[in-house]
Amino acid sequence: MVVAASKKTWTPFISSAPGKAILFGEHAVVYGKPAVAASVDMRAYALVTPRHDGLMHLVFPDISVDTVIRSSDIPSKEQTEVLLHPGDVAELLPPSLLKPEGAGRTAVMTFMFLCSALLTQQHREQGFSICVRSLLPVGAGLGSSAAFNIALASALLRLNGLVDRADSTEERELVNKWAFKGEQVAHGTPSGIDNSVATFGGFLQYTKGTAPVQLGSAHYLRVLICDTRVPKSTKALVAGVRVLRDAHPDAIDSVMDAIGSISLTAARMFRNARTPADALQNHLADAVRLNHALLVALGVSHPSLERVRDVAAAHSMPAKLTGAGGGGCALALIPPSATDGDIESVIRELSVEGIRCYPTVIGGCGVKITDAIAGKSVVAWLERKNMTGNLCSISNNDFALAIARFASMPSADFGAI
Ligand SMILES: Nc1ncnc2c1ncn2[C@@H]1O[C@H](COP(=O)(O)OP(=O)(O)O)[C@@H](O)[C@H]1O
Ligand SMILES: C[C@@](O)(CCOP(=O)(O)O)CC(=O)O
Repeated sequence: MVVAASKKTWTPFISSAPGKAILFGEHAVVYGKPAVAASVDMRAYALVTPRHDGLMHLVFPDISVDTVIRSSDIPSKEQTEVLLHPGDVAELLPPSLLKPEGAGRTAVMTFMFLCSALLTQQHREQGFSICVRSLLPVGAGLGSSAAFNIALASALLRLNGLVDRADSTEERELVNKWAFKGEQVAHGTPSGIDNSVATFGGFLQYTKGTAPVQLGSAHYLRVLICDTRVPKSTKALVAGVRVLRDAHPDAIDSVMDAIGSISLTAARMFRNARTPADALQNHLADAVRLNHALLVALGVSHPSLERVRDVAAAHSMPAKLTGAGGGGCALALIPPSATDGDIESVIRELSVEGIRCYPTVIGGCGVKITDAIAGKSVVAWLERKNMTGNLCSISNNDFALAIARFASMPSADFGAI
């Protein structure tokens, strides 16, 4: 099963993981109701290439990180094992590596924690370069953090030989466990839902305090993710709903019950691999409209989200806010009858107002490790693209297209990589 660890030499590979979106049940989940989340096939990709100078070269262009780390900077396994919380790794790092508060600091801390726990002596001595590119907007509630952590954790597990292609349940559970620790470094006390959806892919039902339930990945839906780019505070929005509930407990509890039953019915349909695609699509269209209306009743929508809903609805695409609301992202279902022209019209109309739309699919595959693309090794692919060892010189979209073209697949199937 496992190859990399025992080998003295190894060849470049790419690990990748998708983002996530809450499909149904945000806010109600805080009150113990079920929610349904799905993988969003906009992925983070980590390209890992060997070095022979004992240095780890971290290149995260999306967040302007380009740092060289010596193996002596990495805390020992014994040191991080005794930390009360993975986030305390900061105490063990040389001050020169601790960047100012922000995305770069979090990403480097996560890398150091995971290296400390997972990197073998051989790989510390040899060194490697890791370049992460992501098609997910950072900090927009689409799980860019979990996708990054999974790409990182699976890459390091592959290096030390505990994971090969990350395609078995056993391997995925291991990746999920370590990605969750990465999430703890970044977020303190995450629920674990983002990393679970992104590791396993497909659809997942979750209820506070219980283990997430995999709903399988038999269904694959086209959606338009619309990032309003209006900043939001999940904490403030959750607190606002709490105030409303305190004032109107019966009414708000009824809203929460209604949202919970929308999630449950959708979960049942996703779980059944034989649910016909058109029945699923029709049911989800109503469920999306209903769930959004109930979120409006909770006071968590925003004019920008209503604008997405109106423009998408005018092109027969039902839309709802996803996540906490108050800005952030909305998700519009693209029915099979929608033409490319319909999709482009929605994207164009919304882009004029500063809203960025990403056509993608939900329910696609989770973590993946690729060392061959369309039958050719990653090395051959890099050589052909004239970018050996360096994924950083091209834009994210060009990167996506380069892989998709090389693999001769439509970008909608990009998740296959
Ligand atoms: N492309 C990327 N490259 C490096 N780090 C990333 C990337 N995307 C996300 N991250 C990490 O995840 C963090 C974003 O987490 P968060 O604000 O919770 O956003 P999201 O809601 O998208 O998960 C960043 O601060 C960074 O540490
Ligand atoms: C509103 C809520 O249900 C989801 C928040 O989602 P996000 O922070 O927008 O990814 C809060 C929660 O579940 O903790």
